[in-house]
Order: sequence, then C-alpha cells, then structure tokens
Amino acid sequence: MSRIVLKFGTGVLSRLDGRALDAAQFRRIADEVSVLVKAGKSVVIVSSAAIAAGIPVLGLSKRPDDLPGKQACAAAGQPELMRMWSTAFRRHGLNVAQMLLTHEDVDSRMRRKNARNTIERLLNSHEIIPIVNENDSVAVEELRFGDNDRLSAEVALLVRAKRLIILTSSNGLTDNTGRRLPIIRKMEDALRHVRPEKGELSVGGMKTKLEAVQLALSGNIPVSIIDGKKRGQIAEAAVFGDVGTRFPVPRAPRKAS
Ligand SMILES: Nc1ncnc2c1ncn2[C@@H]1O[C@H](COP(=O)(O)OP(=O)(O)O)[C@@H](O)[C@H]1O
Ligand SMILES: N[C@@H](CCC(=O)OP(=O)(O)O)C(=O)O
Repeated sequence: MSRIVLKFGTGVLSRLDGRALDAAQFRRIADEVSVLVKAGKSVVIVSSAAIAAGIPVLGLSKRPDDLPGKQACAAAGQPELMRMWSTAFRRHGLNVAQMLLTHEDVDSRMRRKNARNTIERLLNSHEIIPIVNENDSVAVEELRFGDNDRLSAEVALLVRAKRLIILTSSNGLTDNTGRRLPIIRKMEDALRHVRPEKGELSVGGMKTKLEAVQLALSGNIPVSIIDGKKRGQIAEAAVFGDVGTRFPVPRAPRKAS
C-alpha cells in the first residue's frame, strides 16, 4: 500500500498571531487527508505546534527561550494539539494515535523496531492516523532531533514511505525574488537559496527542511515542500504533481559497459 508521510510546521497549524492553534486549518487539512485515506493511502502525520499550543495554556505571551519553559509549553500543548487532530478527523470517521519519539528511539535498534511495529499495527487498521511529534518534554538537549523536519525524514525512512511531503508557510522553495522553484535535481541548486528568516514560532527554517530532503533522498524517498495553507495541494503532492518544490530521487549513474 502506498505510504505517505506529511509534516505540518507550526506556522501552518497556528493562527497568524501565533497565540493559538487554528481550528479551521485542522478541519481543512483533515478534509483533504481523509480523501487520501479513503482512497487507500496510508498516511502518517508528523505534527509540530505543541509548543505554540502550550503558550496560552501557561499564560505566556510569547515562546519561552529557556529549555524547561519550552518543555513545559510542549507538555501543556501536546494534548491540545491532539484534541485538534482528533476532533478534525472524527468528522470523517477516522481516529488518531499519538506517538512521541526521541532521538534515542530511532537510534537504538530495539526501540526503532518497536516504534516501527507500533506504526505498522496502527496503519494496518486503516482507520487510524498516527500523529508523531518529538517527545519535547523529556528530550535531552544534546540528543534532540531539534526540529520536526529531521524527524519527518526519519519517520519516512522508518515506515519505508513512498513520499515525504513537508507542508510549510512558504510556497515551496523560492528564489530571492520570491519565485517558486518547481523542481530541484541537485541539492547545491537548493542550498544557495536558503535565507536565514523563519516563522516566529518555528524552529528549523528552510535549512533543516533541505537537510531532511537529503536524508529522505538517501533512502530513495522523493520529497515535496509545499504551501501548507493552500487548499488542494496535498492530493497533488501525493501523486508528486507540480506543486511547491519537488525533489525527485537522483538517478544512479549508468555503469560504463
Ligand atoms: N529560499 C527559501 N524559500 C522559501 N522559504 C524560505 C527560504 N529561505 C528561508 N525561508 C523561510 O523558511 C520558512 C519556512 O520554515 P519555518 O518557518 O521553519 O516553517 P515550519 O514551521 O513549517 O517548519 C519560510 O516561511 C521562510 O521564511
Ligand atoms: N516539537 C515542536 C516543533 C519543533 C519544530 O520543528 O517546529 P517547526 O519548525 O514549526 O516544524 C512542537 O511541537 O512545538
């Protein structure tokens, strides 16, 4: 069965003022994803935004800078995040399952196997969507994935996904005039476009997305980076259509005869 990993960044799931999750976005995304699931695709979601969701719960006005502050926000925000996903998918008769992973879970052979078995079992049920996030509230600084872009590529490798789709707040990778770059065949062509800016509540920016692309491509998984707020893009990216920026798996050079 065709497997797709979808990664949603904080900017896609939270309101513009960054003070709360955007329920309308969750509903719209669930509408689009449920069409894929009902058409027989297996979908795993990697969802950011636990920290953003926890900011108002802790009565703060902005994202804390210190690690315990971020970890407390994530602990308070994660149930809010799952409530949003659960409510949005239940309208389509679908359930969600939470998986919180740390770097050690994909690094250790035994824990990796357990994580894979759990996701396999969930996907075999057909009506459950695994929702993965980093286990922020326990992850030790040195052993963190640090950003969910990296985590999404690790998950794509773990479940042997057919595609990885990274949904973010820009229309894929753009050049310095803001023009979309529809397809990238060599990573050097992408890396020179990385700018330092990123969303206020986001972690990685474009640099970590391109690192995630490289990791997925190393496992022969093609990647699309698309605008997560634009309706209709998910179905198109699921068939590797021309939306956002596509990163096909490079062809192996032909052996000289
Ligand atoms: N060449 C580029 N093309 C598009 N976006 C870029 C580029 N360079 C940097 N960015 C920034 O990366 C942001 C997306 O990353 P980020 O804010 O971390 O989102 P997310 O929360 O989805 O992970 C864009 O909104 C933009 O500000
Ligand atoms: N695990 C964190 C997200 C970390 C992260 O990489 O965020 P983003 O750059 O928005 O994908 C959270 O749930 O808030």
